[in-house]
Amino acid sequence: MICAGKDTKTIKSCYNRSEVGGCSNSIWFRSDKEISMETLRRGGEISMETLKDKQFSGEKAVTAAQMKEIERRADQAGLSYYQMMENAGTRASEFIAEHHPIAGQKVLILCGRGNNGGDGFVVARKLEKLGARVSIALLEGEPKTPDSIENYRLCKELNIPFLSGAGESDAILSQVKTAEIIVDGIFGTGFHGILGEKVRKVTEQINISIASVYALDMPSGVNGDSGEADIDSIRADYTLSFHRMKPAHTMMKAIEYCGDVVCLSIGIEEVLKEECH
Ligand SMILES: NC(=O)C1=CN([C@@H]2O[C@H](COP(=O)(O)OP(=O)(O)OC[C@H]3O[C@@H](n4cnc5c(N)ncnc54)[C@H](OP(=O)(O)O)[C@@H]3O)[C@@H](O)[C@H]2O)[C@H](O)CC1
Ligand SMILES: [K+]
Repeated sequence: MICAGKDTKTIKSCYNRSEVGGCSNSIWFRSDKEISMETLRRGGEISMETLKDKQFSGEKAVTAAQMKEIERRADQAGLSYYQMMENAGTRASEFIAEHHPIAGQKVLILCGRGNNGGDGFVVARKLEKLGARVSIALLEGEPKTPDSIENYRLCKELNIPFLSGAGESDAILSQVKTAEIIVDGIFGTGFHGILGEKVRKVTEQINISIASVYALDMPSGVNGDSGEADIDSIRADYTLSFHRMKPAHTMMKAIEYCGDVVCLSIGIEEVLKEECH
């Protein structure tokens, strides 16, 4: 396990999950808690120290194209795309469960149509198993990638309740208001442009909600490569980045949406003999 910046003052804490029995090679670049929970998420000032943290930790960030290539090589080396999604959702749910008493908690998982949504379905399955009261909102309609379709099917098999962005927007908004934990699997590294109006209504509500917000890979609305962020991008308490940091996690224009950025291993370094960061 290599822990980048462990001896660097600008990284305030660096969390090695292997030490607490989780997956190996997970790095936690944690900004000041008060700043991330209250100020960053609600769009206030960002301290220079926080910026330095993020800039340092992003030295080895990978772009969406580089990530796709890494995934392709991992798949060829025997770690299937399906397994990478399973690992991503599993690691994310473990991280969330380490931060909350999960049993009985009201959890809303927002899923888009791509693989980011697929990760969201895996998180839904795992948190449901831990006793959470999970609902899933399909904000962009039914999933369209093979692995997310399969995980959608598994969630249906478990009778996890679904809400559709098409006809149940009011129900989704009211769930956002009462959820204790929100997981953002709307868009990940595949996002470009700006948020559509229906999704924007939901993200606006999330950004004034009392829930703890976990973004999978990227806060939805932020372009992972350029850091360009829709003004109503999700303001996460934590962004759980898979395998490596992404460039936006290090950029001033995007970090106010990211909260604390955590890099979670999804098993790639084991098949490609790489480190997580
Ligand atoms: N190793 C890994 O990092 C792994 C990553 N995983 C997860 O997969 C996502 C990337 O998945 P991908 O399917 O490529 O992309 P997204 O899920 O982020 O979203 C793609 C869909 O979103 C549409 N889109 C894009 N921008 C907009 C917009 N402004 N409004 C509406 N819809 C939008 C896009 O449409 P296109 O027309 O562009 O095709 C797609 O439909 C990664 O972030 C990880 O979370 C794997 O699960 C595991 C390995
Ligand atoms: K996301």
